[in-house]
Amino acid sequence: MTLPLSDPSLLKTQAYIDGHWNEADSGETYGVENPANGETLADVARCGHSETRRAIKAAHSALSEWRALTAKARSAHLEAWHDLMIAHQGDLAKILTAEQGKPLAEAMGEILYGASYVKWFAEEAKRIYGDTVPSPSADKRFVTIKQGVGVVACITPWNFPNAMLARKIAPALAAGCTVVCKPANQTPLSAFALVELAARAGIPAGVINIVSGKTPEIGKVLTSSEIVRKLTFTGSTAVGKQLMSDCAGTMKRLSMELGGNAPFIVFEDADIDAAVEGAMASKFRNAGQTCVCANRFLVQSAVYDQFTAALADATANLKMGAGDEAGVTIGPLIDNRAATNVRALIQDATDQGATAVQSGDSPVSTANFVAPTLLTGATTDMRVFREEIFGPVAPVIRFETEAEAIALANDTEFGLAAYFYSRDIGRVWRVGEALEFGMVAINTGAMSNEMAPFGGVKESGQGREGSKYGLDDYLEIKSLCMGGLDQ
Ligand SMILES: NC(=O)c1ccc[n+]([C@@H]2O[C@H](COP(=O)([O-])OP(=O)(O)OC[C@H]3O[C@@H](n4cnc5c(N)ncnc54)[C@H](O)[C@@H]3O)[C@@H](O)[C@H]2O)c1
Ligand SMILES: O=C[C@H](O)CS(=O)(=O)O
Repeated sequence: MTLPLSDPSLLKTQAYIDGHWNEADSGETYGVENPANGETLADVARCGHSETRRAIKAAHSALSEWRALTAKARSAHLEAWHDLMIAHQGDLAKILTAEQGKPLAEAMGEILYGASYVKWFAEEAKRIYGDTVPSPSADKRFVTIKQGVGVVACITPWNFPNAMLARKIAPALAAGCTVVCKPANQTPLSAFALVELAARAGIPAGVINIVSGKTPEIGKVLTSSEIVRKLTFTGSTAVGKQLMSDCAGTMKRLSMELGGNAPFIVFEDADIDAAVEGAMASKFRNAGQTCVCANRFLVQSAVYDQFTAALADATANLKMGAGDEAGVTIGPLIDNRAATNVRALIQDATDQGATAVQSGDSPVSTANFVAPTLLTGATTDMRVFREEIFGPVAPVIRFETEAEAIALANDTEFGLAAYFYSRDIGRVWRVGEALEFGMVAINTGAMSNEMAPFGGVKESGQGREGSKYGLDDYLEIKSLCMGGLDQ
């Protein structure tokens, strides 16, 4: 299948190792499908052990020269990469929508979001400061310097195939590291195109390497390699735990951006119209397939009916279809397994007494589509209260008191994002401080940006991406002690 690209050479299907695009050593390929219609978009190199080892070797060989560049020189490479991402935004978005399914307007936004991290870390690269330490003795002087950790493995998910990878490569390169990347097999084309633009930006061979295919084999080589000094992972908590364990043998630095179960609390003093607007922004972006999507709506009794009715009306305006169709706001889920799981969550809730209010266009026949669904009368006994839904389904649960809302919100092993609406300043501070989440949005449904720290607590992960903290995960602090000053 050919995509209508202005620059067709952006559609890469091979591994990128040491500055060259390569077929898999075995010649094997796997098909990448359009989730909206099941058509095969491309056949991609199915790599494994040998290609991954070569990629690690290439990253290691390129490390000394890359880290020896001045911060300003590394920054200039990142700026050039950012500019090419912007110049090719349309093609990158078309590739993304084709393989991931999100509406083109959202894909266009994701490209700008990914580019914003590259721009941010082009700037932060020049602000990696050390310290001078007050000396404890007259004959010694102490300073600290910060150096890149070395070769970094980056493993990313399918839901934001451009931005999640840019959010890792950019700080790694800014810190003077080199990378070996493994995108999700559902969405490798966006990652390949991103890396192609990095090459065109003049980032030297071996600094960025990317393989895809035999996931367990690639993972085993990356996690067991002594050359790989850090793993940064974005994906499910279950896989994150496995990878943490696999990395223990070589004591790698770890950054984990994992699953979520976001509460969306509406207090009786909320602006209901604003709360509905925020709910729509948080719940239905990427057809509900984001780690920070509202997963549980907790609504105070006095406004439960008003909020639920308004949310149902707003949801009815969503238009479901293929992401490249004009006006579509809800695309397909990533694959049939995902859609089947979401339908099972709806069934579990209705079996236990919830009412499913489906809206938007009539469900499209293709197996990967799930119509936007409100679940009124939801309870904490239902799977949707405990599990990350990852689909356009909004369970609405009633509560009576502020203390009950906080207890319900925190009743999860996850701790990524939380949302609440209130116009009481005392409540805003009490609830904001009491919620056990890495990111709390107050009176808004959209908080993600490159300048604020992104990350979770509990089983949603560790480390932060973006912000002034985003480089810390890629740096080691070295203490230098100069003695003999009294001679
Ligand atoms: N916290 C965040 O910033 C964030 C962002 C996006 C997605 N997510 C989470 O990611 C999940 C959805 O993404 P997904 O389905 O791609 O997650 P996933 O965990 O199934 O896969 C994520 C990546 O890990 C790879 N992987 C899986 N097993 C591996 C192994 N043994 N060795 C090496 N790599 C392996 C996959 O191929 C993919 O590239 C959701 O839970 C979502 O909440 C979190
Ligand atoms: O799904 C995970 C992404 O990090 C969501 S966001 O686009 O960064 O908000």
